[in-house]
Amino acid sequence: MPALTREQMREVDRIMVEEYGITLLQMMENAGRNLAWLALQWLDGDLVDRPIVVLAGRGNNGGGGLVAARHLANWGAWVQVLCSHPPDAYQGVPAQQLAILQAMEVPLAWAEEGWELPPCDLVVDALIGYGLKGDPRGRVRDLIQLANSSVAPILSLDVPSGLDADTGQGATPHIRAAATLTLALPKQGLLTPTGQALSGDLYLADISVPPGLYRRLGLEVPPLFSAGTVLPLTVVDGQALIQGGAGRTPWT
Ligand SMILES: NC(=O)C1=CN([C@@H]2O[C@H](COP(=O)(O)OP(=O)(O)OC[C@H]3O[C@@H](n4cnc5c(N)ncnc54)[C@H](O)[C@@H]3O)[C@@H](O)[C@H]2O)[C@H](O)CC1
Ligand SMILES: [K+]
Repeated sequence: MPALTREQMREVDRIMVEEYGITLLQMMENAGRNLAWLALQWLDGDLVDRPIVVLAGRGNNGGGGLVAARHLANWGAWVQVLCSHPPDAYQGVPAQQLAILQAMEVPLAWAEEGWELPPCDLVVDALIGYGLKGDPRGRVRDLIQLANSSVAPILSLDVPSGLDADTGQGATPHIRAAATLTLALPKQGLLTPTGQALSGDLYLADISVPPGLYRRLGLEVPPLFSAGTVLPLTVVDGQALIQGGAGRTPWT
C-alpha cells in the first residue's frame, strides 16, 4: 500500500475537513478508539484494573491519546494520564478531550521536575506525532526518557514520539516502541530500517478517510478496512503489506 509524507498527511487532513466536512474531532475519535482497542488486544483482552499510563502532548497526537484514555477508563482499566503541560496550556480539540477526562475524574497530572513513571502494564505514547520539530525539549523530553526507562511496553500513536515521520530518523531522545498504531496510511518514515526498528510491531488504523480522497493525491487506494479497523502490517522491501492479508488487497 502507498505510504505518505507529512506534507501529504496534512493535505489529507485539509481535504477531510474542507471538502468532506469530516472534522478533526471525528478523526481524533476514530484514532483514539482504535488505539484503545489495540491496547486492549495488547493486554490480552483483560483490562479490568490493569494500570495504563497515557503520555499526552498538547497537539492532535496528544488528543488521540486522551481519547484512548477515555475509552480505556470506561472499559475498566486503571488509567493515569501524564500531560506534557498544565491543562490550561492545551487548546482546541485536545483541550476538549482533557476536559472530558477531568469531568470523569480520571487521574491526570502534568510533568514536573523529578517525575517518576507510575508502575504500569502499558505506556501509551501520544506525545508527538508527525508534528515533530527538532529534538524533543522540555517536559516532552523528560517524559520520553521516563517512558524508555520503564519496563512496561510502549504503544505509540501514529509514530513513536521523536521519530521523523518522513525520514524515520530518531531525534534525541526518541521513544522505542513495542508497537505503533499509524493512522490512515503508513508514514514513509515508519518503513525505513531505522523507522521499523524504533516502531516495533506496526498497525494501521481507520480514521474514516474515504478511499476516493487519495485520488486527489494521485494515489489509488481501494477499501483497506473491509476486515476490520485495525490492521497488522508487515514491511517487505520498504513496502507496507497487510499481514496475512493474502487476497484482501491487490498488493499482497
Ligand atoms: N489525519 C490524520 O492523520 C490525523 C492525525 N491526527 C494526529 O495528529 C498528529 C499531528 O498533530 P499536530 O497537532 O499537527 O502535531 P503533533 O501532535 O504531532 O505534535 C505537535 C505538538 O508537539 C509539540 N512538539 C513538536 N516538536 C516538539 C519538540 N521537538 N519538543 C517538544 N514538543 C514538540 C508541539 O509543540 C505540539 O504541541 C498526528 O501525528 C496524529 O497523531 C489527528 O488526531 C487525527 C487526524
Ligand atoms: K506518538
